[in-house]
Amino acid sequence: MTLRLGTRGSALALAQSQLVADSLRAATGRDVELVEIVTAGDRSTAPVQQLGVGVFVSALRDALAAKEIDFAVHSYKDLPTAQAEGLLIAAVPLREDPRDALVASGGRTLAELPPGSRVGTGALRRIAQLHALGLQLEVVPIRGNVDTRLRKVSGGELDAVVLARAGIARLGRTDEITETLDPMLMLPAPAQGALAVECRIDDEDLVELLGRLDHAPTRAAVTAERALLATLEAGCSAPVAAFAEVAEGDSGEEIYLRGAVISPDGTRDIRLSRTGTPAAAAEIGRALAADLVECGAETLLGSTENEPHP
Ligand SMILES: NCc1[nH]cc(CCC(=O)O)c1CC(=O)O
Repeated sequence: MTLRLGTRGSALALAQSQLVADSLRAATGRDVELVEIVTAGDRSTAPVQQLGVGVFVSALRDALAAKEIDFAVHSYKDLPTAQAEGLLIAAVPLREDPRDALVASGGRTLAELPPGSRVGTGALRRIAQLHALGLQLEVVPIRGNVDTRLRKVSGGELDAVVLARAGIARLGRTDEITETLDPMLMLPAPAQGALAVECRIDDEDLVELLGRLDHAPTRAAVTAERALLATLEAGCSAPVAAFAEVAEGDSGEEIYLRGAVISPDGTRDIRLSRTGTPAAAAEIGRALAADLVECGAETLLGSTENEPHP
């Protein structure tokens, strides 16, 4: 029987779904058909901060619960931290490059942008970190799909935009990137570059099939990053960054988690890290969140809640 993969209709969602469909076919020999689901988020032009990112996800989850589709592929960083009832993340495939990328006119890097340059980005996390660089950049809030954002540079409306490298890569447009931003300067969003493959928890055969696409180090990294986010209860548009790397250490596999909470104007910037074993990924995320709170992160998170989005 052909498996039905529910997907949003954006170029990025289709590329991500196609990628998972192809690897599932290769790993299991099963046929997969893409079923397009239109979400309220796709229909609206309101800022994502007003809509709540949940709108992009809930239509897919409703279709799963109604058995109109068998599984769905999400950008993991767009998922709320609470797991949906009756559903399961059956696979977290190998992550794309999780870093952010700059696309600037004239092939320029961040350091080459003169003071007053207009740099577009939507995420509060990126806005805050751009301000924290102290380069006198004018940060312009933008939204829209990857293509729309890139066109603001090629059309001359903005000097540069900052986007997830993974999204650009999945659309085959990495040649337009002028600088891949070092996480030292721009720590990525929790789970950036990772996909979540979700199905019904009671669909046991499918849980097993999809599980073959799971990449354990990616799952451990994302688990740590999202545990940090969940503990800070920040929601996905808050200025919280987290990035975990899994590598072979002296005593087996080690996870190295970095986290940051930044005030929207960039004047307060708390960065900390922790290490441990991948098996303790969630604990490490929670512990680092507690460390950040200890250093005053809560006052930064609290202060953004009452301010209008810039
Ligand atoms: N919030 C939108 C979104 N969700 C996932 C990606 C890119 C792919 C990824 O981060 O996994 C993007 C675009 C962006 O942040 O530039």
